[in-house]
Amino acid sequence: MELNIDNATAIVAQQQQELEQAHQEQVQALSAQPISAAATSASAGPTNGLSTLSGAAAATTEQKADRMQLVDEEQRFNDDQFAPKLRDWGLEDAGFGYDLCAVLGSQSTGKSTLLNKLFGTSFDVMDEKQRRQTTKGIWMCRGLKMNVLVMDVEGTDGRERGEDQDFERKSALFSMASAEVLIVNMWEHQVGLYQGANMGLLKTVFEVNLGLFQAGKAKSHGAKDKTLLLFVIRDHVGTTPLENLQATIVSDLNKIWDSLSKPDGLEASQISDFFDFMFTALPHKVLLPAEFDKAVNRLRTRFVDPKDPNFVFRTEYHKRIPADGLPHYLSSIWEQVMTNKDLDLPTQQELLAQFRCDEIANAAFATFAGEIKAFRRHVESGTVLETLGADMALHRGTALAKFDKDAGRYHQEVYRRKRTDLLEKLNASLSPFFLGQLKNLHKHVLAAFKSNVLERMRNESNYDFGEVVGSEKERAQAKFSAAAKLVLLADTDWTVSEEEAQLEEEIQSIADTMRVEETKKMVAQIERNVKKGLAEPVELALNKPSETMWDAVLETFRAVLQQAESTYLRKAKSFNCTDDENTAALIALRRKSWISLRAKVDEQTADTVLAAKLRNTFEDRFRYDENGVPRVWKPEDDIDGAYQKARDETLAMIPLYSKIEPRDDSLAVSLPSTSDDPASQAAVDRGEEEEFDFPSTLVVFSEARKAEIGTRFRKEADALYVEAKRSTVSSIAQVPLWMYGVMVVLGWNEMMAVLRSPVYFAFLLVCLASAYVVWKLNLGGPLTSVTKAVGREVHRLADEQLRSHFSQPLPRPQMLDERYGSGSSSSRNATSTGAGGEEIELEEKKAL
Ligand SMILES: Nc1nc2c(ncn2[C@@H]2O[C@H](COP(=O)(O)OP(=O)(O)OP(=O)(O)O)[C@@H](O)[C@H]2O)c(=O)[nH]1
Repeated sequence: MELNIDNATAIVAQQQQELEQAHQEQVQALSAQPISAAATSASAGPTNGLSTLSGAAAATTEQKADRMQLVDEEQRFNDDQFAPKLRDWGLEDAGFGYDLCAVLGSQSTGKSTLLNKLFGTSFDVMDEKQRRQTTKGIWMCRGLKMNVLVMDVEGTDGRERGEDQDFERKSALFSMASAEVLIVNMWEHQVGLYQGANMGLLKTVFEVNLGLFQAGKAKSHGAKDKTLLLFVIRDHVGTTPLENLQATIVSDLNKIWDSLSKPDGLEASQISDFFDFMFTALPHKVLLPAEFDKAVNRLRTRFVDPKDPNFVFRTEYHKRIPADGLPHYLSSIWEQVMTNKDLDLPTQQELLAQFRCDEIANAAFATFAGEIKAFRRHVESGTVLETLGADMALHRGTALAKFDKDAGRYHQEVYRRKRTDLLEKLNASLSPFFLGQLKNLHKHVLAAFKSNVLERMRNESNYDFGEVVGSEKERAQAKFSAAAKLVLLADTDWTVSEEEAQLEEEIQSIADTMRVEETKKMVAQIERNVKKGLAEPVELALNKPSETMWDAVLETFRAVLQQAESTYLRKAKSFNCTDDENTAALIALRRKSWISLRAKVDEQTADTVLAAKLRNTFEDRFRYDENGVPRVWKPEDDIDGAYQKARDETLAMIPLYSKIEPRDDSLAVSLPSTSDDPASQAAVDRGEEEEFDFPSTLVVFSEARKAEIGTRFRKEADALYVEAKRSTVSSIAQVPLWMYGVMVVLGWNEMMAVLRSPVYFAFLLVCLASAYVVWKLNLGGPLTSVTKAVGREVHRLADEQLRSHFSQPLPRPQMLDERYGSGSSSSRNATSTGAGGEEIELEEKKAL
């Protein structure tokens, strides 16, 4: 659909074709529509219907096109009416499919008559009786049923204008500049005359024409616009053959040409370089009307039949002004004529082309702007329009095609320039959509990249981070480039390389962030493994305090750390971590591993845990002998000595726990503190990292705590010592063996009594059987609790009874007297005087 600037040659060729085609269409239109049967029968011309216009003069006014005055008597160009009239005539959209001819000649030489007969126009014809000028100014009319614009020009050498040759020159120049075919009308008897044959006027026209060509040649590189001069000799009697008249005229014209003052570079030019000539003669209209009509009909074929060897509207004569630009073109030519400027046609054509190309471009752009409005909403909403590129190309192509179609006929250089301007304008309008689409695409691709990487990391159990990121990055970039290419229109200076670079940068930045996260995750996993790896061996080592306790711990630490580091380095390879990142991560890993170890050590040296360890150590030494057999203390044993030894040995263990200090120096661990490294210190200052002071981490607990632990342990050890002592006493306080012999001797009778008595024996058996059942069914516990509960209940009841019994009121005195006798009563009375008597009284009242 798009037309390229470079194919201007094709456009010119197309224009030629259009011109040819337009003429063909005219012929076909005329052939298809004969005006009247009478006219056809009167025709002596070709049988293709071209002669039908012989009756045009007789045709009704309605059939004829309206004429209009193009330039009035006051030399004013009728700007207002021309364009509408052109539209009325149906020629506005004719493009190059029209022709323009004008007539030139002395006044009242039958010009209007001839035009009306040739083209079916409606120009005024002079009234025979009055014999005065009828055509004033310049008139224009469309040929009947033909795409020919005919100009009837005011006659030269008129009585009315007298000496004033101004208008006839102007109108002649105007006709020459605009018409393809200029009919020069003259009486036969004027041939050979200078003024009568308008030779003076033609000389002026030729001179201006040369000036015109001089300017034109400079601009159009030697291109020549030829004009056809068709000499029509009226009232040809036939005495002098046409050839002779023609020779006279040609000779006169050559003479005029030779006498011209030619501009530089055209001194040697011939008249035939710029003009073609044709000659025809018409019989006397009044004396030989039939012959006159026949001759006119024959002449018409030259205007309407392209196959006619003398066809006048040949393509080379066409001025290449599209019909819609004609009003502006003719108006500006007239203005040039009026202002006496040189008729610089190429300039005029350029001006016209600029004017029209602007108009056409604006119209095409307005339609285009309306069509692309819809894109804005989509692009601004963040959507990626799949078809945006194709749609933009389509709308731009449509606008350009419209412009090419209408403006391609105008001045090629201007057309190309204006086309470039339009293309730039179209591209500028589409550019925001292109950029918006890229922005949206960028966003979508980034989001897709991130989610794809995360999804693969979630779904693939053994993923290689580097591979996942690499392949997804490649995919995202390929997707972006492919989609960006779709919106990248030809004939623009748009590029996507910047956006591609930016996308790559952002993908890399996301990948880096993800890698940092992933590294953190990996390091956390490694740290967990370190913790796990340290836990048991460290616990075991610390449970057995010894001089080499820390050697075992640090050996384990080294092994675990080595394992962790190699795991990190192996995984870091697939993460594409930089050396700096690896170094920093390894430092962090060592620190964290050490902190984990310290945490485990702290856990194992917490007050209660350490106390238990010390107690165990003490007990191992105090309660068990060298063979690990528990000791049973006998009075003769040296409990004090054993206690002191075990206690002192255990106390000596406390300093071992207080500092991480291996016996073997090669096992000692040394890590850099944060204060050693400025970067780490800066991170600590920013609060991103915790302060790490390695030497301080070697101290497990302080001297004060050491003393406190020692004191606490001593107390526990003392308690164990006392316990041991007690166990010795209890073993001493045991029942001696002979007591059992005494018991058997003393209880022999009772035992025999039970064994011999069936009742007692049966009761004993029942008791034994019950005991067996209880033991067998493991009912000892429940039975004990039941017994206890019953005991408690009995105890409670007994308690209640006793309490209620002892809380009874004291008996009254007389009752006491009765119970204890009067002697005692008197004695009681003797002792209970004063307050005692009152108390009894109070008790009695309470009882009542
Ligand atoms: N003798 C003769 N008279 C003609 C011929 N054609 C037209 N006339 C007559 O000449 C007179 C003038 O004709 P117009 O057609 O008005 O002539 P014109 O050249 O258009 O006149 P202006 O427009 O006034 O310059 C009319 O009366 C016509 O009838 C012709 O071929 N021979």
